[in-house]
Amino acid sequence: MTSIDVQDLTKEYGTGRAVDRLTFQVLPGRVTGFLGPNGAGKSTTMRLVLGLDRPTSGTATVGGRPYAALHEPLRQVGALLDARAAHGSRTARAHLRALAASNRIPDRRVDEVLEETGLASVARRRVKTYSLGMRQRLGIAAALLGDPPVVLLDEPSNGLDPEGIIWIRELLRRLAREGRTVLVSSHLMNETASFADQLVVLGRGRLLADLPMREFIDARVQPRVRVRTSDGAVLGALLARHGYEAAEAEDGRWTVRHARVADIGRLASDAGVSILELAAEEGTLEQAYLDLTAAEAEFTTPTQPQEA
Ligand SMILES: Nc1ncnc2c1ncn2[C@@H]1O[C@H](COP(=O)(O)OP(=O)(O)OP(=O)(O)O)[C@@H](O)[C@H]1O
Repeated sequence: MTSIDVQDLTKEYGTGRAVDRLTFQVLPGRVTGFLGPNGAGKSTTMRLVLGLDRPTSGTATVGGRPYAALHEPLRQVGALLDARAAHGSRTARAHLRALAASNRIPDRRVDEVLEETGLASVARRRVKTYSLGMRQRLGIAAALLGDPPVVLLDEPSNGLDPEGIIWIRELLRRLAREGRTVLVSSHLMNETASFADQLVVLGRGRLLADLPMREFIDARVQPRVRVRTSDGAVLGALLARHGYEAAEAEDGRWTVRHARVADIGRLASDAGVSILELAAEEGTLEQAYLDLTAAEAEFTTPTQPQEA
């Protein structure tokens, strides 16, 4: 099984630190979402894993080896970093065939990945005529060409239409089911929530969180219950009597904080209050992520000196 191991990794550009003593591991059989605000160091970390840049200190390895030491690397690691990287004057097919030849990958894989990424019918068109979404698909085709156990994708949903977004989600889930190691950066929280099992979150080059997604959300967003009844006043009094923090919205629905559906349902039923609607409101990844990054900003932003 091939993991990505980042150990005490630091990258400095001039006087700035893009990546700051970062340590984490990306394991096989799951999709790891790679999150963080603009400039947090995600792309730099991916470039360091792919040997496109040299660390100032620390290591980044794939299956225990630095990328530069991998034999036929496209068979070990597939990556999409910049969809604009392909030669515009080549056809998609010629681009993939050149990549395949340099890594002793059989030509039939080219047709397989063109099919898999939905590009078969446009494979003989020059890449410069491709839309951004088509280029993304071509970048993903290149990443999958060598059937690699490790896949790194930097914002793969960029430019994809709604169908493409569903397709990428299912592709990522399948790659993880096949036992591959999948690291995917994104700024789209709903998207990430739909495919990630694990999250690695960076802020200013440092590791802020490395947790299963559900744990990450549950640790930061308290569960709430939404409830509607024929008699809001009775429900409100009942909830207050039992120490629940509840608020009624204009549409007559109550939101009860720090509560579970089973407890509120039982309470109402025991009191003979008829329930018209009862639902758990699970925290979202977006809420949890914004909570974490806001806390981080508060912690790191220096307070302005008071004017005299
Ligand atoms: N070649 C470079 N020279 C100088 N600074 C760089 C270089 N590459 C990245 N940086 C800086 O390193 C920091 C991290 O950038 P990086 O692109 O890794 O962040 P990111 O998390 O991928 O951001 P985004 O979400 O915007 O893509 C930024 O401050 C960026 O300006």
